[in-house]
Amino acid sequence: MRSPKDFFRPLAVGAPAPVREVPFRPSRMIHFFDPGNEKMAAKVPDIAPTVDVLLGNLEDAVAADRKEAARSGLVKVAKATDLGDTQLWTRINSLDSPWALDDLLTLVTEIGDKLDVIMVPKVEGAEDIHYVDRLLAQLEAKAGIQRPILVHAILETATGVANVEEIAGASPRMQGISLGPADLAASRRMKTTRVGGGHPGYLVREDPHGADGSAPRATFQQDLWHYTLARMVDACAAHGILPYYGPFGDIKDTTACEDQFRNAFLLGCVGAWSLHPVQIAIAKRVFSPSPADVAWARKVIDAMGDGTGAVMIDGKMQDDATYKQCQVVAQLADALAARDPELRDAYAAAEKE
Ligand SMILES: CC(=O)SCCNC(=O)CCNC(=O)[C@H](O)C(C)(C)COP(=O)(O)OP(=O)(O)OC[C@H]1O[C@@H](n2cnc3c(N)ncnc32)[C@H](O)[C@@H]1OP(=O)(O)O
Ligand SMILES: CC(=O)C(=O)O
Ligand SMILES: [Mg+2]
Repeated sequence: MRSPKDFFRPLAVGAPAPVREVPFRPSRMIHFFDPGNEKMAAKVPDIAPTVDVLLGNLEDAVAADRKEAARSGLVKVAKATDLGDTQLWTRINSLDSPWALDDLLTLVTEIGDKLDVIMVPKVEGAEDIHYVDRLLAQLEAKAGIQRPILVHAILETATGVANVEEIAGASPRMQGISLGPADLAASRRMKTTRVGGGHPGYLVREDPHGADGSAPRATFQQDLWHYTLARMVDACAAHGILPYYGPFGDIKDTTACEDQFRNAFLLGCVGAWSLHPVQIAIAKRVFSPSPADVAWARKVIDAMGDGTGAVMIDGKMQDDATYKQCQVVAQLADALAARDPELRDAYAAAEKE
């Protein structure tokens, strides 16, 4: 571990100074595309204005013989496209793969000034982040990059979950963590073959009831991911970085996708991945607080003055703690409204009601 005194020193001569606070930029959806797939890459100029984050994926879902095409495709897209204020991220290959080193060498030297965040898969502990941290500093110095590229870890191994707190605090570059339910299921030897979401077999059953105990007993499906997600949210919040739900693989089941995303939103996540264009609008809807909730939050904040004491609003007790909860909602709404004029107008209209 670096001494706290040295934590914010650049790790290479000539590298930019690390950030002291993770900038909160709206990232309701991290939209995945395969930059080596010409059809998908051609859609980038149209998709970019509709998403908060565009991510060129180089890892899983890109076939081994297409890895280099994906890497060079991302360089091409980044150089050719003006993304406006949409962030550009990439997911590199895992650190033990034959491609990760070249991913970092090529991307930072060719398009490091355009990349906001590098997502690192299968992070197992702080040592993985430390490796990427130093290498990025060396490459940033070599390429003359002026602002540090941030790092996002995917939580998708049992060891990673066991070490999630140290991963979250491993470097000032740490921007956030996403849940990786598919690899995590495999790593844990779970028996689901789905990418995220629930499972009909993971349930609790109502107690026996009725005259002889034989009445039909309701079952309630439980959330396989609740423990990991909650642990990840706490680790992120404790270290001032951002938690995300990852992918939902049943593209056609938009209802369950929305439910899963909403659980994550309510639990503290700021966004989720969109794997297909149909999931973009779902993430946007879910990870933007509703106009009614924002209006309520502002009403409480106004009524609470300096935030101390207790007041009643519409029969509900408000105090310092609810004031802080309302500030979370109002601050998120302000950040989203600054990026999204439609949302700004909806929030303003709801406040007038
Ligand atoms: C566990 C994990 O690691 S998750 C992360 C890794 N996985 C990914 O990144 C997957 C990304 N998504 C995809 O590859 C695709 O969406 C698939 C394979 C799931 C489905 O693709 P398709 O079978 O082509 O879906 P579909 O036919 O509904 O696509 C409709 C259109 O949207 C396009 N499209 C699909 N996904 C995307 C995307 N992510 N970005 C941009 N365009 C897309 C298709 O090219 C197609 O275009 P067309 O109408 O011009 O032909
Ligand atoms: C997100 C991811 O990579 C996984 O679920 O495995
Ligand atoms: Mg994975």
